[in-house]
Amino acid sequence: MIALEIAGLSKTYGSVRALDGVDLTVEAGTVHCVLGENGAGKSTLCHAVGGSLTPSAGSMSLFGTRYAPRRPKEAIAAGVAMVHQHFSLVSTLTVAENLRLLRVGGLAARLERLADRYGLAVPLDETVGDLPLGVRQRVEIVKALLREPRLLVLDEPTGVLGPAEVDALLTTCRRIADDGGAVVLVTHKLGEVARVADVATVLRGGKVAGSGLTDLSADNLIPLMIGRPADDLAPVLAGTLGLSEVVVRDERAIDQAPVLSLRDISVTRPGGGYLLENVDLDIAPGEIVGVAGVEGNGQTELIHVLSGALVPDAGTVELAGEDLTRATPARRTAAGLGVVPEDRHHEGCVPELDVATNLYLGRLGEYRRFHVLLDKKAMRSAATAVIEKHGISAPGPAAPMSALSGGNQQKVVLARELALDPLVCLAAAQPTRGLDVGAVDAVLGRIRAAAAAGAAVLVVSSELGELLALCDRVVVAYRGKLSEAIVAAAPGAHDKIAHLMIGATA
Ligand SMILES: Nc1ncnc2c1ncn2[C@@H]1O[C@H](COP(=O)(O)OP(=O)(O)OP(=O)(O)O)[C@@H](O)[C@H]1O
Repeated sequence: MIALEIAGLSKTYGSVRALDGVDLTVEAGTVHCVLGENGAGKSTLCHAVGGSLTPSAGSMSLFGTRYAPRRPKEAIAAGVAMVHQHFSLVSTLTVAENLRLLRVGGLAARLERLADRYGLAVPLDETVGDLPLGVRQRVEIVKALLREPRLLVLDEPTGVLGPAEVDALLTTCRRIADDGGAVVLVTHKLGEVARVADVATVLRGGKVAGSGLTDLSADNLIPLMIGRPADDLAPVLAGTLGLSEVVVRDERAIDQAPVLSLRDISVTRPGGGYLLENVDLDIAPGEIVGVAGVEGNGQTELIHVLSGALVPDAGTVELAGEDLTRATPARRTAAGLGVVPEDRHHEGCVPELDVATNLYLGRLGEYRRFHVLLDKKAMRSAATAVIEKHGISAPGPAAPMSALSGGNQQKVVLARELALDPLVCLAAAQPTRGLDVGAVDAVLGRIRAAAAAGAAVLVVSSELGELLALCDRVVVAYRGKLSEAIVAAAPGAHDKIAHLMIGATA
């Protein structure tokens, strides 16, 4: 039985053809992965199915009935549930309060069923804003499943999940399909595709580049996604994409003195205890240090201490001998400290402002004339060059950030921080989250190049394979403490780190 049939679906924004005559058939009882480069049209497709966007042309049917939702409510009523890239929960309310907003009957019994059948238990009494992103994502998924949808659409749900949570989610997708429903899963992680999908469709530039694909190997899918053979991509990508082979960075001698030093940093938790406890970390010029760990073990706070969003209760942050513990963000930028926050949408950029302004946030002074007027023309022409260099797919430098696809917003934030001159230290949280295969390759290359040019680099990532391929040393965050550094190239490093991540001692 066909769950969802899409025919000739198009969506244009001015001159941008986000979707261009897309046909797609999703069978009931299957998990159907949708793949494609950043800006290929995947989210637009999800929005059309979820009723949050009206297509310019085309038609859909759901389980044999004509389906043209004009708003999300109509999609929900038809049995379609969505999990979008951006969170839809009210962060000041508790999980239970958020779920009660759905007004479904027998909430307690439904929650119990979800916990039993899919292992999806959620902390009902905690305030959403206090939860790590991975747990928030789980609540989003529970919210979507509470109505027992016939079709579940997930737009890149696994980016913020740890390995155990990804496993649980993929199992959930499988079970929904086995129960007769259908799942559309948008992901960049080819490892996940191989594990869970029955069929895949690849979009490229708003068009279908491959449909009904059942050969789900990376070798088959990557060329369709990026429009060129896969063999010129670096093997280091395997870790990020969740493919099985793990490539580890060769050991290098680091002989310079540290340029970034965190000394005895502690951040207390409002209710008692610590978010960060006596953290020491040194990074030398040219060195790449990774922070592994299940999300919510202090990584967010560590990045916030570096960006200045959080002043620690104790300890110091020193960069090239300068005490930056309490410095303003502008001072940090001037000192050469670039920070890519994990929540690019809320902390990394200003969605209402244009791309050029976002690229030069914190350095707008360089484009001020007579201290007041902003020379937008000069800024936009500089921005055009950056957009080209970083392969950012955007209508132009004057387009608002909100018109860019998620992955392209991430590229803007990275490009801005990598462009600091001098770049003494780069601290990047989840730098490849949401990026397509080609962009991951480019970003990992740029991070390595920044280190080769002398920057000290700190990378926080939930992908252990990515950290091992990129980093010289890896520390593990667990309950606010950092472990001893483990040399990525040391024998058994992977298993040792994986153990430390779940709190076992080395
Ligand atoms: N509101 C908008 N105004 C103008 N252009 C838009 C708007 N929303 C999306 N676009 C454009 O539509 C195209 C498709 O975007 P979409 O978000 O669907 O891509 P995607 O495949 O989901 O990418 P990603 O993997 O980065 O999330 C992009 O070129 C994007 O810039």
